[in-house]
Amino acid sequence: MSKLLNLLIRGATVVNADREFRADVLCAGGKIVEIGENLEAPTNTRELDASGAYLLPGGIDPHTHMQLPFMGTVAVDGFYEGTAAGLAGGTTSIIDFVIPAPQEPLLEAYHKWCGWAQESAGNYSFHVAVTWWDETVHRDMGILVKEHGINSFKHFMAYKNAIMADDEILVNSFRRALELGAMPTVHAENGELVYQLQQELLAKGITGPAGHPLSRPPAVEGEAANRAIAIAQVIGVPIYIVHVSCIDALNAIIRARTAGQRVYGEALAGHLVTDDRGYQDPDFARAAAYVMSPPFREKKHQDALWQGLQSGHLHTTATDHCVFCAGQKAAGKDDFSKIPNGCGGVEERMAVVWDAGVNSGKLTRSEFVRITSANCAQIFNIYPRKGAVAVGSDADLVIWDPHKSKTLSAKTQFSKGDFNVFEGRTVRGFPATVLCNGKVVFEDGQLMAERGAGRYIERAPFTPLAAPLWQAAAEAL
Ligand SMILES: NC(=O)NCCC(=O)O
Ligand SMILES: [Zn+2]
Ligand SMILES: [Zn+2]
Repeated sequence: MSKLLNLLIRGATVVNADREFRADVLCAGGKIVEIGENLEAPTNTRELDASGAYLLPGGIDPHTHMQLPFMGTVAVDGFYEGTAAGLAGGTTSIIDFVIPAPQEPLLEAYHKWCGWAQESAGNYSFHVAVTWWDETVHRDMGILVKEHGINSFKHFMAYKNAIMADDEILVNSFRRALELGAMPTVHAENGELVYQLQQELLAKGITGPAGHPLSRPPAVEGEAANRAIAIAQVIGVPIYIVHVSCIDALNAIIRARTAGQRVYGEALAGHLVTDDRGYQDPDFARAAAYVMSPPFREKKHQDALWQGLQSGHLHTTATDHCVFCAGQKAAGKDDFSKIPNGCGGVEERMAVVWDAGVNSGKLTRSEFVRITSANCAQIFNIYPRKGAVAVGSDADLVIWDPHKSKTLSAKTQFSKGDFNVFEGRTVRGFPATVLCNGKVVFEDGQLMAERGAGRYIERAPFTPLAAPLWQAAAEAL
């Protein structure tokens, strides 16, 4: 299909974060150029009939790990496979993570990840992890924000003896983030507790995947969430907690938000609908396939996460897409702490959240748009270029068929993974057509992803969402 072809989407019900309305939408040059009733088609325009369907902003997954080198291996979905799988599910942009090894210069790691990500079929951006600290890290954070469009920094409070950030790193990095107008984000688990619980369980002979959730109980996550939030409060910086999986961490967020603190929370599609029974599977490969951190939890935590999304205390849905196959997971055959942590989901997130959220009556369609794209775009300051169907926005769009059913399975997924944590789940509501940068990339089940067609999304600092904090910091200077 020619890059110059305009697209006119006819008769859709446009769903934005604030409202729904019937309109035609004209896309040209990768942007939305006109929205209105009965639009005239310019020459060289393909018309798409979307009557009976919803037109949504393309999904943004704020948490993926394509091609991640981790725990002695590398995630099998690279940037092409992972973003292509995302396109097939209506996710047109991802925010992945640059994760420097301790002592590795941040800029070197950033450029390495940029090289890998050139393969992307969908749009992409990066959070950069701060895994160690000295003056060069302080300097490089500034260069990343001012010259490379980075406005968020990640801190792993878990993974001791690897990439764990201790309190000294957290405090230094959060201070620097405030100066730069960047968002600190955390993986909230107390890494020391996890480490010691792992050793205790192994010493008792609990070596299989069932040991994984036992080594990472909800209190471990709650402690870290509370600590990170307290550090952010003292420093006066906003904070975003990734993959909130349990009541304990959610309560930390609710407490802080109720007290007026600017705290944002992310829920994973997997944590919302998959419980912890998989760890008891007697087949090692199947049980190990569920090993990710934080682990899947019992149902009461899922109920709480949905309530967090409904009440507005949780803001985004993500996947933590980080795919390891059975051969890789086998590294932990005799020691669950060595099973590479990670599961897929980038392809299923939109449908799973729609089906379990909108079809069940928990969420409105506009709330669905908020938690699958608009809130993420606002928090990470790319709104309304992304996350909205509006004139001037990028033509990343999903024509959503609310009647289309699909049974999710590893056998039919585009991801290279050999397992699917949603296996056998039938969802109603699925993309009919997906546009990325104004081009049709998925239509009637056919994926037309193009290697390298994805664009890097630069993100400016000082998201307006946290304006009072940036202003207070400027006044204190
Ligand atoms: N989540 C997970 O288990 N693997 C990826 C790294 C992380 O996000 O902690
Ligand atoms: Zn994590
Ligand atoms: Zn992650």
